[in-house]
Amino acid sequence: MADDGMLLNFELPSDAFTVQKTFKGGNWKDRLTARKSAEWGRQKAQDRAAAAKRIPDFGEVQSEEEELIVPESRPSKKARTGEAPTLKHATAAKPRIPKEPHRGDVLPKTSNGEVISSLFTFNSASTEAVAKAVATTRDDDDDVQVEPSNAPLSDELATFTNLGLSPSLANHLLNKLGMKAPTAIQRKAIQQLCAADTDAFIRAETGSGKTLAYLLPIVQRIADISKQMKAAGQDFTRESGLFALVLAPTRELSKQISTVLEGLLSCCHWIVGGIVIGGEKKKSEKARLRKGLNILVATPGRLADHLNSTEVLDVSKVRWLVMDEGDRLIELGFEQDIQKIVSVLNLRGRMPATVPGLPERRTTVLCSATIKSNVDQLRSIALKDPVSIAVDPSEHAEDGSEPRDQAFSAPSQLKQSYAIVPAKQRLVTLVAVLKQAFKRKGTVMKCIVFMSAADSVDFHFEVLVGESPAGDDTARLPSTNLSRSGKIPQGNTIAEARTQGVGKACSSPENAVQLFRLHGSLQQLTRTNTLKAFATCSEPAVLVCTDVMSRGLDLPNVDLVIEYDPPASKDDHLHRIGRTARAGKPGRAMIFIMPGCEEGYIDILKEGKPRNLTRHDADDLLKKGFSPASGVVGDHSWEQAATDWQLEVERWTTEHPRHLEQARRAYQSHVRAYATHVAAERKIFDLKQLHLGHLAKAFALRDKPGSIRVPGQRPSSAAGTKGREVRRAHAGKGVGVGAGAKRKGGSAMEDVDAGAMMDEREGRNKMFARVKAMGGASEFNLG
Ligand SMILES: Nc1ncnc2c1ncn2[C@@H]1O[C@H](COP(=O)(O)OP(=O)(O)OP(=O)(O)O)[C@@H](O)[C@H]1O
Repeated sequence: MADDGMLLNFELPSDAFTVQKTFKGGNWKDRLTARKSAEWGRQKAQDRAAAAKRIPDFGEVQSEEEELIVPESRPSKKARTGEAPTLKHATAAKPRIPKEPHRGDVLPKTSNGEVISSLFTFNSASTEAVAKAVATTRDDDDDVQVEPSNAPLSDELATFTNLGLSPSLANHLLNKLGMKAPTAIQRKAIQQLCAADTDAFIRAETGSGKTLAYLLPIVQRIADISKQMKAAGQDFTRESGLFALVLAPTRELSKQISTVLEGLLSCCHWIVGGIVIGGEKKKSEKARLRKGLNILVATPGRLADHLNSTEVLDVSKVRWLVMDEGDRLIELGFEQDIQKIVSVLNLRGRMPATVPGLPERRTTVLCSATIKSNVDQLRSIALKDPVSIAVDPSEHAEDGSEPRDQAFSAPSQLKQSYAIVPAKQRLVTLVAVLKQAFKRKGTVMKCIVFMSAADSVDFHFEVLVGESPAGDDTARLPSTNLSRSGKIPQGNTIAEARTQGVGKACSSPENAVQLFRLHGSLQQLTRTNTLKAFATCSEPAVLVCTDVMSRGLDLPNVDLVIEYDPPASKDDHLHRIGRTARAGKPGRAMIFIMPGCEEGYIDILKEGKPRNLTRHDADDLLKKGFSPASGVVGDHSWEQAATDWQLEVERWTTEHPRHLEQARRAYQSHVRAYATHVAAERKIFDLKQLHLGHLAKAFALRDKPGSIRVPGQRPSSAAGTKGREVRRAHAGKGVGVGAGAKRKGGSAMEDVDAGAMMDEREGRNKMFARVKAMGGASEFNLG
């Protein structure tokens, strides 16, 4: 049945079910084949109609023929001037843009087979009827204020000195870093790790200060060792020994941890920290290691590499090993590197150490907001009888509400919402949400939009910026699209260079919004510069990115996170939305959900018992985003404005080959990524239920799904893609992106290798294998 559905959706000519062709020419075989084909088409149409009636989740399912609406005459094209076409994002109605046809209008197709469907008709209906009736869309501002769960403690006794930190370190935190009191997880972790040498898990919400929760006790304990050495008449120097190792999955996160460490060590300058993450010449890293370091932050691949080849790296005195984002380290396949590191530490750690005050045994700490099942792998490799350091949820249930589930909870003050958006309206609704967010200056400072694939990020960036960087694929760049420094990194292609521009689609006359894009396929230098530019941008800014940005990164002033594409797992969801509402600050997060089976995700959102969970409907969002400021009640001009905008983007896409290819790539990568959800969530994100025709509209495509081809990618009909993705998803039994098995070869892996796969999630296995082959120097790209 499923395959039948796919064939119907993608393979057949659009008139297969309506037009009875008469074949006069050819031999009897041709005529027989033609007749059978026509009969088969009719049969399938009947099957499909019957199947549609059996899918209550999707409400009334219309036939493909009904929902495709073609204007009587194509919108007139702009005169070609030789200039790159630009996307004006105009909201005023233009005479050349056709009015929305009425529901049920069936008009002749254009000669080139393009189809333009209406934004507002034949959309799937929400299945959450009851919830809709009860929870009407509210403004987030109406929500109750909630006590933040990840803020520093207000208890007078909760001071850093009371936890065992020296007055000088506590003063430094207060005076130099502006931290008066510890957070709840810091209180627990500092007390535990300062007093005992047992292995530990640290699990607490995103933005709750876990980095300092493990760094502070380590710095304090090493400061104590230095005191004892001094008392014993020995000098403590950078050559006294490497006492602590911190591992993190990405270079960005490692750099961030190293920066926090440097900030701490400026009050005890005799303790020296360092970092090895690759990307630099190994020679200079070796030179740094030779000089001696007391605390080292590293990515696992690079450290394992140095343990192999850098003799001066003496790990015999390492007494603290921290694995930050421990679950992600396993997800990304660093298990073997970690195994190697731990066995070297075990072997060399047996050598007698002559450092006064050095603990007998090594303490291993695992840290993440979502450490759960896959930690077993790390437990068996590196941990012995670990204690769990977590914040008791009841500590935050002062209002009498039930304690929230520790396994899956976001900061309590984070205002979460979901938007029920039909496939066709996704793009235009995203723009409406951004327009509304940045309507007034100062409401939202920074926003992160998560997408599932690098190609999709690139396409949406171009649409939101609204201008082509290069007419006819030449290298001309309009000055408005240069980076703020006005420079394009040398040696990069245009696509590589342009990671920043003015987001015209979401800017208002009073509020210009800077737009950035980031994903794992960009060059290292571009990534570093873009991240820095977004973090330091003093104007309102939107970052469109993949999950490469979802873990651990602490970017200032992010007040809104939009999950435009669903996360691959609920852990990923938690980390994504955790980029806002950090350290007690407020924040908002919105996830786009399509009507139908995707609405099952609302139950997953509710698992975290969010104190604020609001429902939005696409129409309301579109109305807010596209209504003119002077709009009157009952005015429907927003519908026309949204339609105009959509048609403008479609024309911009179809009229320029580069944009068209980019849109097609984005669409294909999106569909591929859709197949990588964890097994437990595959019923919710069911590829078989995805309406590819409607989805194509969200990529501003007028192609029929079956005819979407991308040069350089494996030639495949959408039906083939869909079938293959379904098989791939099922081949990886129980794993999507969130677990290890699918990453370790087998049929799923072979399938990934077979295609020119630029989709980030699925490509990670492949990339990992590649970087390992290159000497493990590029963990950074694995995101
Ligand atoms: N005691 C404190 N007082 C005030 N701010 C703090 C305190 N501890 C940490 N912070 C700030 O809180 C923010 C989040 O810290 P951190 O990045 O360590 O969180 P995290 O729990 O590791 O988050 P994630 O799970 O997303 O990695 C940082 O900006 C940090 O400077």
